[in-house]
Amino acid sequence: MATTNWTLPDHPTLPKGKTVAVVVLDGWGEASPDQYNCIHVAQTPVTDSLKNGAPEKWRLVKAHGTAVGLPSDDDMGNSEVGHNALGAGRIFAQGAKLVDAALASGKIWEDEGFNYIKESFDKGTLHLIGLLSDGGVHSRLDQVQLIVKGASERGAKRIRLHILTDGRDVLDGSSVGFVETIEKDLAQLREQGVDARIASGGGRMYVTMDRYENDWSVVKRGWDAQVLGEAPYKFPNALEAVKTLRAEPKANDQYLPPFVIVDESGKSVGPIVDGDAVVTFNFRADRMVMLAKALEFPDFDKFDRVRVPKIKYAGMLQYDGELKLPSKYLVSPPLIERTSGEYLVKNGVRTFACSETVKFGHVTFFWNGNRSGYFDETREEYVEIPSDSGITFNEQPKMKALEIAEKTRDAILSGKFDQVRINLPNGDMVGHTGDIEATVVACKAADEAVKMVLDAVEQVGGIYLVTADHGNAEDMVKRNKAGEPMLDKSGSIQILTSHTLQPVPVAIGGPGLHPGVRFRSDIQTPGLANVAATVMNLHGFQAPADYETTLIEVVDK
Ligand SMILES: O=C(O)[C@H](O)COP(=O)(O)O
Ligand SMILES: [Mn+2]
Ligand SMILES: [Mn+2]
Repeated sequence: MATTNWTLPDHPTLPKGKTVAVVVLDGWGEASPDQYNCIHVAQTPVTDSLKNGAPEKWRLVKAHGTAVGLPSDDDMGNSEVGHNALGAGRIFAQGAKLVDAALASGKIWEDEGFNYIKESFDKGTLHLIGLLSDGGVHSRLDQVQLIVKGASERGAKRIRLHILTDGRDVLDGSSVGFVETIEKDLAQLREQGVDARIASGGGRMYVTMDRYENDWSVVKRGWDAQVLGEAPYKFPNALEAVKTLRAEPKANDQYLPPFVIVDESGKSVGPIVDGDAVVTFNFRADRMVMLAKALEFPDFDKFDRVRVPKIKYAGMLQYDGELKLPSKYLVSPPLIERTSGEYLVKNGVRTFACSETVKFGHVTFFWNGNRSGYFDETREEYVEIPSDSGITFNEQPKMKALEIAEKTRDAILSGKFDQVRINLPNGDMVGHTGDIEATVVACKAADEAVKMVLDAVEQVGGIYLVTADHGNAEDMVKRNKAGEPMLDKSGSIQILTSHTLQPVPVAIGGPGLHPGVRFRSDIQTPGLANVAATVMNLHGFQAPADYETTLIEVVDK
């Protein structure tokens, strides 16, 4: 492999040494202004005023589908692929696509990961743990179906699924249909003599899928149900479990309590025991890495595991390349190297990155190509503001926006950094709750945070680039093809908790921006990957030749 030349050429016109603030508004797309567009409904004077710069200083870019390495343009964007593209400046085939390809070619069955777990098929049970939906953000139902089928054809005689219900990347209530679909497959397998069942479950936000170590009790609840076979609710089958638990007041798919499926004698049908194989079938890392640690680390002190079964464990992908976690996996993750963060740091750009816990890894780990830690400790500082835990964010829609903004303002004014890079989570995290009123409050809070950052940029004569990773808060209702809100059986609108397919804004400005800089009009459908070269230019550098092209040009003024 050729060694990397890390030296970036100077930009022909743009100077070095300006402080550049890169602000990512999480879940902040552009959509028509109506009552379900929370960004429109909210008072957002600062981000609104950025639009006045269009078309030279404000524009839209694609943040979904093939523009961010997803299988098709029907796939909404998400944080992982969005921040990967923003940071890497190139489009990499992402987890969903890589798993599709490995399944289509059959390579998944040949590779080391599958052959490793297969060793347990003779005597042990194959457990599959993950998010059961067709959201395509963390996992996909059709992939799970193919894994179950493929494993049974290759010798798995006893299969247990540990499902996590979604309602966040898909409509709330859709869990019932997904359980029905997979139950049909499992029933067919049973007819063929394979002992295949769902063994446990729970809502993704309450069971297993925490991220960035915000709340280990979430992972523990899953461990108790999946590994120990213990949960507060016991049912004879998963369909009854999901239907019954959803009938509770205020229940929703995201937060269903943990349950186990029991036999006639009340015994759990599928605890994980010595000699079993386990696959976590999410391809996306952030919400699986904590469980992967619990399953794989011999020394683990985040909660009492009570019993640590000797298993053969593989992830759908490797979730953390630095930690090599898990050590076995079915499909190799995208190899994202030479990210803009690494280039800039190696070219002397002193970098500050900040968000609150729930999005901290987005502007560090995802931004840096799924790599944890610093490139150069002497030039970087990453600050994590602790998020609230144990609440749904519609209860505190302002989240830590103010604290993030204050830390960022201080970092800008300190003069110690050339780049400050932040993520403001409000539009996304509150948008996912489906609470429209709270999401409006959230958008206002994010806008106020942007103001504080832009004011600081103003003070130091710096430059800002404000963008987003994908849509969410700008559309909170499911729509038909004509764009009209859809109603459910009871006549209420169908709330959209998920991300959207909408484009996102990119705005540039600030007193340090060279007066001749403007957005080019010759790039037809730019996407998030075009932002990295743009940011490099704003720091006075040209981007590497294989990066997606910059969004800006400099004209005589
Ligand atoms: O993990 C989540 O919260 C959602 O599935 C996707 O949201 P994100 O991509 O914005 O993190
Ligand atoms: Mn996001
Ligand atoms: Mn989101």
